[in-house]
Amino acid sequence: MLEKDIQEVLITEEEIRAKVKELGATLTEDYKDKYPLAIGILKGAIPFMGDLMKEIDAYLEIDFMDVSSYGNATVSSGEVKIVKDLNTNVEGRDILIIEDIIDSGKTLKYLVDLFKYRQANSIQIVTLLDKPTGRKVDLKADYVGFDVPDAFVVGYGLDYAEKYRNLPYIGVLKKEIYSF
Ligand SMILES: O=P(O)(O)OC[C@H]1O[C@H](OP(=O)(O)OP(=O)(O)O)[C@H](O)[C@@H]1O
Ligand SMILES: Nc1nc2[nH]cnc2c(=O)[nH]1
Ligand SMILES: [Mg+2]
Repeated sequence: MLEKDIQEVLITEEEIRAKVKELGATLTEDYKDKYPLAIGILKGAIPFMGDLMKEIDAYLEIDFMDVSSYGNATVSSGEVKIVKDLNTNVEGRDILIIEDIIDSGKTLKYLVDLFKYRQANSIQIVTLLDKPTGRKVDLKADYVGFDVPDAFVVGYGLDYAEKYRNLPYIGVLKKEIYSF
């Protein structure tokens, strides 16, 4: 049903699964002596966070923050809004920010500055996808699954106008679906 709207699959379900296992093993090693707080950024990070946390064998806690700067558009408004804040105090904590994608970098820059201000002990960024060509601010992730080309991608948490988050792979929609 959704597949008819897809022009090209960029990253398959199997490739995502293998990468999530690999990232989980690395994070297990890096965080085995810590009590990290993984912060999933809603809504896009939901599938990645759900799969990744099961691969991290450490005393992990989770929380979520909902920030939004895109609305229904495919270009960042540049204004990051907090829709839902954390329930956890991050002071002194070792934080892992879990994201689906870094594009302009504005969402993560805002969050890193916020968690620094709130006096986290350490802040590391884990992102499934990185789109280096989209970058508008200086920001690098510490753990990256895949680089993606300069296209608006959907699936595995990533939406177009709130749809397609439930696709199990990452792809690009047919031109006629996008209204830009
Ligand atoms: O690097 P940036 O240009 O800031 O873009 C990345 C952000 O954009 C998307 O979120 P969005 O604001 O669309 O919210 P959503 O996760 O609910 O779709 C994505 O999940 C990242 O959080
Ligand atoms: N769905 C989706 N959301 C984004 N937010 C920032 N870049 C993207 C993208 O390529 N796809
Ligand atoms: Mg979105």
